[in-house]
Amino acid sequence: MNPIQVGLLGIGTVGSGTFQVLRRNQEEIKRRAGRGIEITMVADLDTARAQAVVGEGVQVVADARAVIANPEIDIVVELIGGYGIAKQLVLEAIAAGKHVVTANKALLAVHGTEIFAAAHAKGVMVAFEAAVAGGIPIIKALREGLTANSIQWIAGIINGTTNFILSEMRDKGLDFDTVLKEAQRLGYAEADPTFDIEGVDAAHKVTLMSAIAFGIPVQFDRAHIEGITKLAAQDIKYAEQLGYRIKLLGVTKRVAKGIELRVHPSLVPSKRLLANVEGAMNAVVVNGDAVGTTLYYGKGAGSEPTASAVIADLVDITRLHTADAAHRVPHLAFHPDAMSDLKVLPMAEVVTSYYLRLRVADEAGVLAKVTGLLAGAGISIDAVLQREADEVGGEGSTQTDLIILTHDTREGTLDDALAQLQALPTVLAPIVRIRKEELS
Ligand SMILES: NC(=O)C1=CN([C@@H]2O[C@H](COP(=O)(O)OP(=O)(O)OC[C@H]3O[C@@H](n4cnc5c(N)ncnc54)[C@H](O)[C@@H]3O)[C@@H](O)[C@H]2O)C=CC1
Ligand SMILES: N[C@@H](CC=O)C(=O)O
Repeated sequence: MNPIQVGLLGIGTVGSGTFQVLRRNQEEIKRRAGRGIEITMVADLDTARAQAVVGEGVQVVADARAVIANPEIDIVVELIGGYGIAKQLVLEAIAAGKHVVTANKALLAVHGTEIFAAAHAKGVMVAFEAAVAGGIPIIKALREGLTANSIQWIAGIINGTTNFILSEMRDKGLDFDTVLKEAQRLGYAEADPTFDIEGVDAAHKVTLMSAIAFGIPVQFDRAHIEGITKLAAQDIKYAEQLGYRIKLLGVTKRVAKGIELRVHPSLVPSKRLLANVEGAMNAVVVNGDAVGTTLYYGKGAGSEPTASAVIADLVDITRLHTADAAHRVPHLAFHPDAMSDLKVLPMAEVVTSYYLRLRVADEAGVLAKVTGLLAGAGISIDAVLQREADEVGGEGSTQTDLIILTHDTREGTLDDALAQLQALPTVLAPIVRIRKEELS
């Protein structure tokens, strides 16, 4: 049988990895897919660089639409990124009856409903294993491996850039900007790195996992998003003293009232595997009612790890494209007419525990006032740590830090209590609040 023909749109970090791995492992991949898979046409704005990557024998063009228009191409791989031209190209490829593979989590998290509906109507596949956690086959695990389960929650380190930044800052004492530049040099960061550091990229990924896990539409606009740019070094230090590490987590949970969908820095107990995931590595913990807790760990970014996931999708499509569309695995795991209308909850309804840091006047009665106010709001305290004033503000300091860990609390209740605490004259700076996930 002739090889299946693939057209690549964009041959940057992930595209070049995809080309190289496919070529290097072509024989083994063919034995698995039952048919050869060949990239025969590539579109990139930088045609000279693209031609240098693929060599002679592969047609390189600047116009991505020429790839879509080529009747020989069976599968279009979109590796350009972003919501602009990439969206148009993916929709045009679907309209032309091509199967699509993409690593573009931003596109699917924001426009997934439209794209999956178009693919369903046309009977083509849109595969996106590389869009979440790079080389880790988490989409396959959620959509197929765990299909027996009622998924209860997912929590993951799903942005390599921010995990790399947090690890390097803690271990090597490097500053934020230096480490971010290194993450960009290594090809981990998005074209716009604010997507990484402000938690947007992780929110794209957890939105996709949430849809697959709970059978709800992709709802990026309902996700709560906080990044790592406001994290202070002393909170990382205090967290360590209390037996925790701070990680940027994507969390989605099924609770009585609906679905939690959130990205924010979180304290994770140091003894948990997730707390020990370092550098650009990713890890996703999934809890299902039948299987219990499972963990998926691996490289979440970079050229060949991400290519590994792109090629897995190419093999899946090669195996399945002749099957009746109704017998393929649904894009979002659940059949489109069997989606759930569970609501994504506002943050005020989220229940979790918290780390609070209050910069207070170092005088008698302050601790009692603060804990009394929390108790009055029904917020139960798990631990309190008070630093020596000298340690916090230098010798003779009249200020100190009060660190409080709470038990589970409704976020809306905590917000009200924090507003009252902030108004106390003895509270001298904005209160720091970081959520805490026990992951058990
Ligand atoms: N870099 C990584 O580690 C990972 C990236 N991704 C996703 O993979 C996608 C690609 O990312 P990278 O390879 O890192 O990006 P990149 O910036 O390295 O490559 C993008 C390529 O697309 C080309 N391009 C831009 N506009 C074009 C157009 N109109 N027509 C044809 N070519 C065009 C650029 O010249 C460039 O070569 C993005 O959606 C990204 O979010 C997903 C997982 C990991
Ligand atoms: N910028 C992303 C790349 C992979 O999705 C990350 O840092 O994880």
